[in-house]
Amino acid sequence: MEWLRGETIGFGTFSTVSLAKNTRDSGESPALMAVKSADSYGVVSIKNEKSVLDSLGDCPEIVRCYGEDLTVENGEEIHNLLLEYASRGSVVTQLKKLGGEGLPEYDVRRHTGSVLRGLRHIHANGFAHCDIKLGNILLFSDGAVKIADFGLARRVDGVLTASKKGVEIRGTPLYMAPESVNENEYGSAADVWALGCAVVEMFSGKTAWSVKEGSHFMSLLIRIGVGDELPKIPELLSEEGKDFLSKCFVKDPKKRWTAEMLLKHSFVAVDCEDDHRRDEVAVSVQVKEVEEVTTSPRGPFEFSDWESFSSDSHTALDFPVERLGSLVSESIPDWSVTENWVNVR
Ligand SMILES: Nc1ncnc2c1ncn2[C@@H]1O[C@H](COP(=O)(O)OP(=O)(O)OP(=O)(O)O)[C@@H](O)[C@H]1O
Repeated sequence: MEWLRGETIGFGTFSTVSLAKNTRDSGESPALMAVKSADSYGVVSIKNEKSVLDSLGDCPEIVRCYGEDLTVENGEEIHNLLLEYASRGSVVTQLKKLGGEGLPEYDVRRHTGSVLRGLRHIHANGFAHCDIKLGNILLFSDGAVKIADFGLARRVDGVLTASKKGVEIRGTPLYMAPESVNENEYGSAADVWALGCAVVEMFSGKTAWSVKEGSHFMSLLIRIGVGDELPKIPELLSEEGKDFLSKCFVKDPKKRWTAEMLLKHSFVAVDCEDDHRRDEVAVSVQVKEVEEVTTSPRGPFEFSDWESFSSDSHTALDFPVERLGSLVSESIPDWSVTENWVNVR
């Protein structure tokens, strides 16, 4: 494929995303694409994303990849991933336009339904996304909503044993699930917890955990991992929405609802009615016993092959407080805005 780099759309931790114009229309890729580019520091993430997207195949709720390309720019090798272009940006872009207000509940329901269908596909194929957040939910001109950024995604089929070594932070701390904080477990259930955090933020315009400006991120991790506190469910959300979130915010990952189960919840039924999607018509909010539903993976899985980019402690720490104590960092993030979070990988 031949293409030309256009204006920059945004920056990730290890990559830059720009517009890409297809200069030789082969019919297989559109005239306009997004290109995610990284130098040698970001190549691992780009290669991982390509490999996961290839394994996942086509899904209407997952951003499409048209291929990869190696270029030399200013004497430096650049790794490029050509992706479907989301002309309406991410949900973060959408929220910014509302100046701190959340989205109408109707939109939140539609977006949530789309993300759930994407997650169901990811989980059914034995992967976890590991970085579900508003910046990774992309909006397209035809109304489609898709999951992007598979740089941290991992294969999770395998044994259910968790690493006890140190603490691995993957993704954004505000979206971390209790089992990720306590046991380094990053499985499909952690994606569901993160989706719950995303739903709160979409609806309220505020992060699911309120944190004081200037506070250390370890105090947040202690709140997530230790004790009974849960993210605050917005009061103005409908009863259906509150019930939906109560199924996402279950501390025990084995008791948390799976993407497959949540797709049957009436909170996301709006998509089925309006778009005549292939999903079954949602049933009312009936609390099915979790044990009865076994379709998609919901338990935590160890990433046995994961090499963390984060500052790991290699001492075995068995208790959450001890484990969290190993996370002492000099950096104090600005807690008030999610985009200022530094991803520690
Ligand atoms: N296919 C795409 N179409 C349009 N915009 C995109 C596309 N992919 C990414 N972007 C935008 O580019 C920016 C950078 O995206 P990228 O996925 O590299 O990083 P990120 O998710 O913002 O951050 P991080 O890498 O730290 O998780 C984001 O603002 C995102 O919304």
